[in-house]
Amino acid sequence: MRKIEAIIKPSRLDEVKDALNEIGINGMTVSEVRGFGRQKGHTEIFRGAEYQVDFIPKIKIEIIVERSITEKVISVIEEKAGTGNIGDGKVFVLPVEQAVRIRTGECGREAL
Ligand SMILES: Nc1ncnc2c1ncn2[C@@H]1O[C@H](COP(=O)(O)OP(=O)(O)OP(=O)(O)O)[C@@H](O)[C@H]1O
Ligand SMILES: [Mg+2]
Repeated sequence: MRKIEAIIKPSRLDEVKDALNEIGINGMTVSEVRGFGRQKGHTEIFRGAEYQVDFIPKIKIEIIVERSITEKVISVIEEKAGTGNIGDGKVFVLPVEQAVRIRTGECGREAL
């Protein structure tokens, strides 16, 4: 299993979520986060306003998937989160040791 962690623009969340539902993703965790990339200190547009602060509001999506669909999920996120502008975000992929569905005790891929 892999964990896909995507930092995206808040305005792209609904489209990304719908597209991930369409390819059969059953669960995800979403958080409001703040961060910066390589333009640190420079302006970025968020909801029509220019931000000149160091940390810009972003959404973090965390999804645990079977290894075999990792590339598919990444390409859906790239397609739906991308606007072509700076600050579109990043995708990080990490190995995952175990998953457990607490209600049933199912483990591994059965728990996803
Ligand atoms: N190396 C990193 N480690 C952790 N989080 C990061 C890293 N780079 C970017 N992020 C997160 O992703 C968000 C979006 O980054 P961003 O898309 O601006 O990256 P970038 O490298 O500046 O690319 P671009 O030139 O397209 O803007 C940041 O606000 C931050 O939350
Ligand atoms: Mg940037």
